[in-house]
Amino acid sequence: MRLIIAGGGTGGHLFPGIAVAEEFLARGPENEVLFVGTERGIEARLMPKLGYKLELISASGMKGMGTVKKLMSAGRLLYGYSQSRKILKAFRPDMVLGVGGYASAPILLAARGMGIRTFIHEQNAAPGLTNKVLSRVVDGIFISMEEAASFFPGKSTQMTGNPIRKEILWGFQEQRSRTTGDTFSLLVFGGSAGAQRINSAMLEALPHLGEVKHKLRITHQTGEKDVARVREGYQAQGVQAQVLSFIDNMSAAYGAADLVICRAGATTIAEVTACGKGCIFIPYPFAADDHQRKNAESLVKRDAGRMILEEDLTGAHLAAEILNLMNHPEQVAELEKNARSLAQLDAAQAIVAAMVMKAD
Ligand SMILES: CC(=O)N[C@H]1[C@@H](OP(=O)(O)OP(=O)(O)OC[C@H]2O[C@@H](n3ccc(=O)[nH]c3=O)[C@H](O)[C@@H]2O)O[C@H](CO)[C@@H](O)[C@@H]1O
Repeated sequence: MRLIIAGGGTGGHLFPGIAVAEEFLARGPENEVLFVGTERGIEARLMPKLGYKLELISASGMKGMGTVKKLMSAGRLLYGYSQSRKILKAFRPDMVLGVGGYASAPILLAARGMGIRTFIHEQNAAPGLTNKVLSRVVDGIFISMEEAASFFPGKSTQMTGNPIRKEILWGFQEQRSRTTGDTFSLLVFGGSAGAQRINSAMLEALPHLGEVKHKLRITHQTGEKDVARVREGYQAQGVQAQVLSFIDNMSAAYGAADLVICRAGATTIAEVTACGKGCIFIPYPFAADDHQRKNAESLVKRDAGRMILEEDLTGAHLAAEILNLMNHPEQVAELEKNARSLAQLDAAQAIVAAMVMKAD
């Protein structure tokens, strides 16, 4: 069978798509997958490295734009639609799965017009605009959180969870290399693009950590724009840290971490629960419907994570949370246990099984 996975833009959309591709390909040597995205998305940078076939189409968002920009965007979507028809005719997929992000719109609509089975997967508790629109025409909707069902009235949804890449599901156990003795490992990352606010807060936290800061083994992902500033910030304060713009091997990074400081994107949440990590979540406050805060709260209320809202984020506050958890390993162990209990590990299998059944 042949499957197109469309969408991306950010890692939070793309990586669940990769997890579905892994599962689909594992089911039969004759199975083929093609990804469809845009040149501005993370997919254009990552897919060639990962060895997946990728076609690029023209597409862009419309939310919050003025009339002229909206018209230009509509033009790009129309052009993307005609590119999509060509891709569909050449690849002849049995089904198309949209994983969110505007690149999924033209190709799902074109597939629908050609009588090909179409599906969407929504990672968040509150769906983005593309999935809201596409939900009206697709053959199946997969959701990661129960709350999302209410956004798709009149449609039946299947609760599958958010697919996690095999590398992270299985690799992290093998790459588990937690620190022993006197050191404590911190993994700091701000979703797939990095987070300047978290970067600054971490640097501001260091003076409040006193001598303890020299016991930390820090891996800090900053995003492309902030890497030099953050690297210099650690150096200026004499603190050892591995500062990277992007972490290619998240499995090893999770495996080594005693504590994670991160945003609360849906795919981050799926991964930290699968790996059973203690986390301090700092939700991105401008995500649609404040969904990152809702994601984090669902863990916090089960004692499966701690949260600092950006409005309360200061170096002193972050340092106090870090120190508290360093000094109370039993609290970290409790967070880890509770996070692990919330993990949904078979999302990719459930999605592939449902799509294959409907496409047969
Ligand atoms: C600002 C914003 O609107 N972000 C949205 C975006 O987040 P974003 O793209 O940041 O996605 P998530 O936080 O959900 O997931 C990040 C993904 O990137 C990977 N990773 C991250 C850093 C790194 O250095 N290397 C790496 O591989 C992680 O392992 C994970 O697979 O999509 C998510 C899923 O739809 C949403 O919930 C988020 O709200």
